[in-house]
Amino acid sequence: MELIVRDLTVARGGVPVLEGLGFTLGAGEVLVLRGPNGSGKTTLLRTLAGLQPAVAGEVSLPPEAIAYGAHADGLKAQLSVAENLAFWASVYATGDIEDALTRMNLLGLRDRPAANLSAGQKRRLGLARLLVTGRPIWLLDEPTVSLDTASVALFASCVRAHVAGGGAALIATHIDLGLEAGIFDVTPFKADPTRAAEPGSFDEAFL
Ligand SMILES: Nc1ncnc2c1ncn2[C@@H]1O[C@H](COP(=O)(O)OP(=O)(O)OP(=O)(O)O)[C@@H](O)[C@H]1O
Repeated sequence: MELIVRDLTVARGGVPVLEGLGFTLGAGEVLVLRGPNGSGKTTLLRTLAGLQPAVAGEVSLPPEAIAYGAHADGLKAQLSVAENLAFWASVYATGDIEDALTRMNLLGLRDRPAANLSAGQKRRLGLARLLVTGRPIWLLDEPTVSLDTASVALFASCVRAHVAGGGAALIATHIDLGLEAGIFDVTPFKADPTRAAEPGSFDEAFL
């Protein structure tokens, strides 16, 4: 399954951030998203994930093909690690959470409420969620924040297995994950912010 993006313009708060952007992410590929702080990487990922509309352009796959791992881990604090994952597995109608617990080294934490996890443990649980989505395209925004070296390696091995199985990943990261990956730098696509982002002048608070 291939993600093809053509002539895409994305905006934040009604202001165009990136324009005329395009790339292809093929099955089995990892693409690392690069660009300075504030250049629009998160905005691009949010748009591809269907959390906000594009101003212009084409995206070949619907948001239903995509699993988005945002800055926030999206955990329910009162639920245990296993309950959080089971919740997501039911949302995505996939079944088994044991594989995800094992692969993100969460078996020993399965009954702990998410509220009582350390920052790195929360992040591991947030990433384990990707494994239960069953979706082919992973979009990841700074996935290794709070992770120690061993957990970064664990995460990288999950991405490696995902792409070896025909999946693909677009990852905004400033660190070297040790993966065989292409680089997509958004810098050349910086938009002219003085242009109005019609018809994307929406209020993000309602999305
Ligand atoms: N909620 C918002 N409303 C309006 N503008 C925003 C909002 N969030 C971010 N922006 C602005 O949109 C632009 C792009 O931000 P974005 O978060 O996409 O950049 P980024 O490349 O992911 O940055 P970083 O590397 O710092 O995470 C920035 O100028 C930012 O200040």
